[in-house]
Amino acid sequence: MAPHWSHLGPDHWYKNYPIAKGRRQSPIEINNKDVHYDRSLLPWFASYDPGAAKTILNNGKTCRVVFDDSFDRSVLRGGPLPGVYRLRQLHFHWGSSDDHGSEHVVNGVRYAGELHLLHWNPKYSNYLDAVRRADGIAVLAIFLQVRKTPKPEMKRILEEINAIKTKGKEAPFTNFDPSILFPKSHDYWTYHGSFTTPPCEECITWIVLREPIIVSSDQMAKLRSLSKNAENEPVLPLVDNWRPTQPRYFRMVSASFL
Ligand SMILES: NS(=O)(=O)N=C1NCCCN1
Ligand SMILES: [Zn+2]
Repeated sequence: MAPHWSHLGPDHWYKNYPIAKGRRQSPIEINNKDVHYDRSLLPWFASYDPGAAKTILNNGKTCRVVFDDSFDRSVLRGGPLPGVYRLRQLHFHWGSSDDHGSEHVVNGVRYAGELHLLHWNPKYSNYLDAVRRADGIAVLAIFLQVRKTPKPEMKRILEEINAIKTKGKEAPFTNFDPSILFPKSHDYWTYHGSFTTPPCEECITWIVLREPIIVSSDQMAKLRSLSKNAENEPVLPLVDNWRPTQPRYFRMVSASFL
């Protein structure tokens, strides 16, 4: 059963989760005038084992692919990170049309969607412990930009959509290396923020890639064909699962590029 408040919009979350009005909330607007080029920032590297992919599911809020994170099997390292972080899951945010849907906004530009690859710091005993720590989580965020050409690497995920149309549906999803989804450039912005869904814990080192991946309008429509309702409930399209941007306050947004 979804929490009673879950039908209330993002502006109400703070009533149950005061941290949602915190000073380190996400997403944010990334504007060139506020960004600081940090030449000490290292490149980031993902070393993912395709065999770690397990299942794909519709949780009523997004389409999520889950990975085996019982050991350092698929990891993200480098960039702003102090060590390796274990890949736990990836998911998407998208709009009700191609002109919006991303969570982060860059110089006023909203993309059609945003892919999040969520990793946790294994210096903590488990994921639930990591979400309580300022350096517990690292999310690699990649914008989805609509052009005429579909992204063939998205095919695997989108082919499974028909098997997970409604909330609670899950299907096996194996032999998949999500780094095939990456754009050419590894240029990124980084800042400290939070989960963009409740409880909105402020535990995330965000690594937002400058280069979007190109998807087709039909591929976005496939994501929009998901439903937020369970199988035997009235149809509610799963769209606009993005949080509006939050105040940056005194946070530095660093860039790995000039
Ligand atoms: N969009 S986000 O910041 O990754 N937020 C998440 N909240 C719940 C767990 C997974 N991720
Ligand atoms: Zn997300």
